[in-house]
Amino acid sequence: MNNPAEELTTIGCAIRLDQVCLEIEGKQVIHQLSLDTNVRRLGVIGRNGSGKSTLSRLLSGLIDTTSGQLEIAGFNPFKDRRAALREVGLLFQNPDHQIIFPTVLEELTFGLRQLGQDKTEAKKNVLEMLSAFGKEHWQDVHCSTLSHGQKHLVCLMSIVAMKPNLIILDEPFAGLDIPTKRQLQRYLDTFSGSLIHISHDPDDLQNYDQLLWLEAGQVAALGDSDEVMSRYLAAMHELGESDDISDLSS
Ligand SMILES: Nc1ncnc2c1ncn2[C@@H]1O[C@H](COP(=O)(O)OP(=O)(O)OP(=O)(O)O)[C@@H](O)[C@H]1O
Repeated sequence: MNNPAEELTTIGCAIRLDQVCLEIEGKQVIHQLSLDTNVRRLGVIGRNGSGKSTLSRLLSGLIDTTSGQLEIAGFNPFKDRRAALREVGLLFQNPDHQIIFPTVLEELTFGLRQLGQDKTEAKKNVLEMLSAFGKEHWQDVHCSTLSHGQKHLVCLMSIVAMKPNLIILDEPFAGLDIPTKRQLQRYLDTFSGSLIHISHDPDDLQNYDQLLWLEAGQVAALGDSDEVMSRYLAAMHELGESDDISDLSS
C-alpha cells in the first residue's frame, strides 16, 4: 500500500479519474471525465460554467462522483476523509463559503485542531502563520469586518497553516490588491507541495508544468502549458468576436 504523503511530496500529485460523471439536479456537470496526471504545478482553465470549481470539490472530497473512479495519490478523497483533510487543502472561490468562525484566530485554529493539535500548539502555529504574512494584528479581528480580498487571505492562511501536500486554488487572487497578490504568489512559488490552480488569467499560470482545459465538464486538452494555453487563447478570442453568449445559460 502506498503512503499518500510520500507519493505526493516526491513525485507531485498523482491524479487519476476514470470516466467520472457528476449529475447535479438532473444536469450532467462533469461528463465521462478521464485524466491521468502527476505534476507539481497543474493549471486549470476553461470558460465560465465549464466545471472547474466542481472538479476542485470532487478532488478535495467535498462531493462524490455519480459514477466512475477518482483517486488522488492512491486514495479516494470522498471515501477517505481523514486522508483528504491531511493531504488536500481547497481554497474556495468565494471566501464567504469557507469562513465559519467569528474571529481570524478561531478560523485559523479550527483546521489545526481538526488535525489533532492541542490548543496551545494550534495557537502558536496560527500566530506564526499570521506573522509570516505580517498580519499578527488580525488575530482578534472579526472576519465579517474584513474586505473580500482580506477574507480570501484568511482562507489561504488557514489552509497553508495545515501544511497539506496538495493545495487546490480556485481563483486565489480574485479581489486581492497587487502587493498582497505578489506576496501570495511568492509564497506559492516556494510551496514544496503540489498545486492545482484554477484561473482565468494566463499570467497566473506561467511556468506551470501542465494545463488542463475543461469544456462542458470534459477534457478539451491536457498537456504542455504553453501549447495548451496558446490553443485555448486562440479559441477564446475567436469566440469573443462573436456576440452570441447564449451557451452561457446552458
Ligand atoms: N449546486 C449546483 N446546482 C446546480 N448546478 C450547479 C451546481 N454547482 C454547479 N452547477 C452547474 O455546474 C456547471 C459548472 O459549474 P462550475 O462552478 O464548476 O463552473 P466553473 O468552470 O468553475 O465556472 P466559473 O469560471 O464561472 O467559476 C454550471 O453550469 C453550474 O451552473
